[in-house]
Amino acid sequence: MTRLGLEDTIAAISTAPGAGGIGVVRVSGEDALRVADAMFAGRRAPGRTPGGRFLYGRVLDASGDVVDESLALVFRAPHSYTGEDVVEFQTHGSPAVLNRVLARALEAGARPAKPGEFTLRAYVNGRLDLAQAEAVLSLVNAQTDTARRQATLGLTGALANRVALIQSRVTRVLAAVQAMLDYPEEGVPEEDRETPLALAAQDLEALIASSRAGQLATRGARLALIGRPNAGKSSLLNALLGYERSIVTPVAGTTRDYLEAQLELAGVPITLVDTAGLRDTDDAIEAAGVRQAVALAGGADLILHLEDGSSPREDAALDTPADRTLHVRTKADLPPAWADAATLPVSAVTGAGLPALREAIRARLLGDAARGEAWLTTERQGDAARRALGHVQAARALPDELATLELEEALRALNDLTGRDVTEDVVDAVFRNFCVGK
Ligand SMILES: Nc1nc2c(c(=O)[nH]1)N(C=O)[C@@H](CNc1ccc(C(=O)N[C@@H](CCC(=O)O)C(=O)O)cc1)CN2
Ligand SMILES: Nc1nc2c(ncn2[C@@H]2O[C@H](COP(=O)(O)OP(=O)(O)OP(=O)(O)O)[C@@H](O)[C@H]2O)c(=O)[nH]1
Ligand SMILES: [Mg+2]
Repeated sequence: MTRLGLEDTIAAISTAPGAGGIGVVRVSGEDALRVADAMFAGRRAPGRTPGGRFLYGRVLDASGDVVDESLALVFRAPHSYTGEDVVEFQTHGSPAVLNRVLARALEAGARPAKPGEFTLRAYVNGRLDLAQAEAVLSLVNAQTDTARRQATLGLTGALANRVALIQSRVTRVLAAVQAMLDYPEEGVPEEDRETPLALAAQDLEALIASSRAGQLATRGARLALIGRPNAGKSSLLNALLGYERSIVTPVAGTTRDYLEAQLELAGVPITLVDTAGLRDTDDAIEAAGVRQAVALAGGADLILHLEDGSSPREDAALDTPADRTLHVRTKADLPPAWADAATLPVSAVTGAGLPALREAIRARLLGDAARGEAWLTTERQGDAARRALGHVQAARALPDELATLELEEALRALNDLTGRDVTEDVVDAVFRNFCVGK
């Protein structure tokens, strides 16, 4: 694992860029205490301080000048976040101070940490599994309380427990089947084979169902408002936001460039996208907007297809995938020109129908998974769970000799989920998404 550079002592600013009351520079690795001794002067040297203590003192320049007043927190391996010796410097939080403190740590022998490298070391040292490391990433990026809660469940092992239960069921069947291979005439009893496998499959299905919700809660969802000119897209965007973000006029073709706005709905960070009304046009600018609208609909997690309920119905403005589309009938405060039970009536003017629309959006995005406990929160975890389910289902349909191979594959996929035996490429891919200092 030398490619991971674990012999090096690493340092980074761990607090967010910009001015803050306090800022943290973190140093981790074999030389952390020596690096700290070289740059910090306090009541005593960090190298002679037991773990779990903090010192008050100053970070000094190479020439002995004071960089800033600082606390130094001393952690001794394995009792630290990374599992290595760690010293944290807590100084005043300006970029000027933090950059100088970091520069001092580098002069004293540390090298700059790569994104996620502290958490990578926690993983390599067995303090976190890969799913927990992903939860740290989700926690750092959490924008809503739901995302925070799911990440915390991942970090504290609630997700790992759900997976461990499935692993124990599969392992039990594998053991029973292997024990019986020498005595084929006996056969494995139902309660040692079909029963636990059916339960494992059920648990995996629930986990997989949570995966889309988990990803949306973590990374957010994009919702595109699509429809003909004057359908009321900009008005509905404003009504959902509760303020006038987008220009509304009676002129068809008001919105040309697309426009994005943020809101939170059922714990999911949502980007609402208002688009140009879809129609054939000779106006080059408007035509560009129309093309953009079609592309935005293609990339959206959910499309709100709006049709004006107060004027005669036209053909759908765009063919959109049924599983990603909600059909909305606008201007429900006006006398209806048509009716269709498959559309949700809303009025941007009176607000009628907005609660039902919000609920429909929630149901489409989160489904039933929103009720379960610990969710899968990354694509990688969802993939591993789907592979495990495939092998469990295959095993259920096969005779004992062949079932063992599928069960072993299922266990491998479950190990991938928690990251027990994954390759370095997978590890690299996970940690690439981190920020420096984490
Ligand atoms: N200043 C600071 N705050 C932070 C972190 C950090 O690294 N530094 N964390 C980083 O994400 C989180 C806390 N995570 C941590 C996890 C374990 C240990 C640790 O030293 N554990 C030892 C000692 C435990 C104890 O004294 O009870 C251990 O487990 O042996 C520290 C931080 C959030 N707040
Ligand atoms: N009565 C009523 N009028 C509405 C409602 N929603 C929109 N309108 C009116 O319909 C017209 C068009 O509304 P917009 O929100 O600009 O429609 P749009 O779909 O964004 O139109 P383009 O940007 O041109 O594609 C405006 O005059 C709005 O005041 C509604 O719920 N009730
Ligand atoms: Mg508009």
